[in-house]
Amino acid sequence: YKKNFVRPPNFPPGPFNYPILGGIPAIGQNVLTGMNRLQSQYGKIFSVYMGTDRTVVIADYDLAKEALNKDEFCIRPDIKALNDIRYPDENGQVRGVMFSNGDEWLEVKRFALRHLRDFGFGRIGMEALIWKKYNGVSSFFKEDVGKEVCLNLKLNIPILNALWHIISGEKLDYNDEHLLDIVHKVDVMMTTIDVSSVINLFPWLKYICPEATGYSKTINAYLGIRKLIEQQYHTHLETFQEGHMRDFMDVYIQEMKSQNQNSKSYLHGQRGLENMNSLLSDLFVAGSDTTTNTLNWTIFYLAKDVAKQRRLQNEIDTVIGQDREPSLQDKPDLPYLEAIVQEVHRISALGYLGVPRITGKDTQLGGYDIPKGTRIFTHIYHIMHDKDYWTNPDEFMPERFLDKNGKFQMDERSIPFGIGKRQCLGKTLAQNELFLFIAGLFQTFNFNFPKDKPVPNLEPIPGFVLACPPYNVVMSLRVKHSK
Ligand code: HEM
Repeated sequence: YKKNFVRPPNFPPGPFNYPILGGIPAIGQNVLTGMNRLQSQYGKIFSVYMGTDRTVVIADYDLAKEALNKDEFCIRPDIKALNDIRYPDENGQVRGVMFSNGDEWLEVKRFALRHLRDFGFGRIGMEALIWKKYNGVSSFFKEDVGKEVCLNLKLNIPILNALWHIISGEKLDYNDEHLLDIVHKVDVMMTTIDVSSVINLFPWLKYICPEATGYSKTINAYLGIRKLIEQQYHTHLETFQEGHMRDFMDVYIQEMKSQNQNSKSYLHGQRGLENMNSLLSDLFVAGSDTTTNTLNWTIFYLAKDVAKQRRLQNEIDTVIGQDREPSLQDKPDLPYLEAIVQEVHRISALGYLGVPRITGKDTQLGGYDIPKGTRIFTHIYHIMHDKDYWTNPDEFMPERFLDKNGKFQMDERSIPFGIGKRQCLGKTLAQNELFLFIAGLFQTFNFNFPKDKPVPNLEPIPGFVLACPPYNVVMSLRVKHSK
């Protein structure tokens, strides 16, 4: 009772705790506006009971940097509602990379980072991938030219195709049923359950009303993705050739074979298979809606501000022209594009509360005592919208990331991918994909809101990420002109 309802001594302040509901009434229906309200009331660090979960919210850059670099803040909590699909052991520890911990997390993350680089995350692999993909993307979107269209879900298709290609080596047509099935399942996984969903706050509801809480729908989507992964695994096993690595799945199989005698490795045997399934599902969940929503927000902001869209297109025309496809080597010569990507990350703050962490031992932060087992949210949205630091934080101003000579300059307080050892595994992939996609799309098309209709005023939808609501645009092919 005490742990769940009574604030420990010298604990960060926060709203009243109701029985069972904790601080949920103070947050209200919209988690983002609720957390923003609590921040303005309680300041840099506050506490709120998410149902019965004692939670501290860090809403300050310096405190976040101090905390998230410490080992005791690098642990993920047990997300009971979604444990079932991550092969939990008797201690509630799960497989994969997103919610695993300790040596297992370290081994899986290191392995994934090292090898995903070879199949798309790194410079050369990524370019090859986008070269092949980009031709397809361009004609995929050309069919929409001149029409009033909503691109929200459509953008997910090339993004997931790229991810599937990196993992399985398969090149799917954008209209392939198999691909559309993956897109649908991932959409369900992403949109049905999030950190503030009732099932996450009260996981026991999965036994009482699995349908009404979205539990069954989410689990079925996960199991569907896992089935596809397992099918790929078996096909790869049959055609596997030592020393001839075709994709990430082959490299994983090779690693499992080489760990055959090493039962201490988390990539060994049955546990190795479970880690493969969980890791790849994690990549789908974490790697699709994040990138797609960033693209959606980018198109929205540039359709809203046509002068900025033209400035970007002029930069692309000058550096790349209209006849060749963009390359990652162009990055240093396209500072305005880089500034746009960074500004979209900042203003949209997709990972608005980070991925939850939990303290691994009693610790201190900001003059407060934080006991072991306290959940930690990083208020990434507030840190990137803090009025005390950012000028007009709610305005889309890519120029804030340019120095006086027009060169791109990073700001360490822009933290879309989190901070410390647990920061985003897909940072490089996301940044490279966004750069190449945005360059390619704006090189080929203009994006405008439909004439004679009011410009949409979009409020982000808080879920697993801060999603971009659907809106319509009209695309037109850019007139080709010589440099
Ligand atoms: C715009 C795109 C993206 C954004 C804004 C984003 C943001 C984030 C954030 C805020 C975290 C939590 C970090 C923390 O706890 O401090 C995270 C974790 C993670 N992200 Fe991303 N992400 C993006 C794209 C991707 C992609 C493309 C992938 C992979 C394909 C990916 C895979 C992951 C994984 C596996 C984790 C968990 C890492 C760990 O626990 O060690 N993300 N991401």
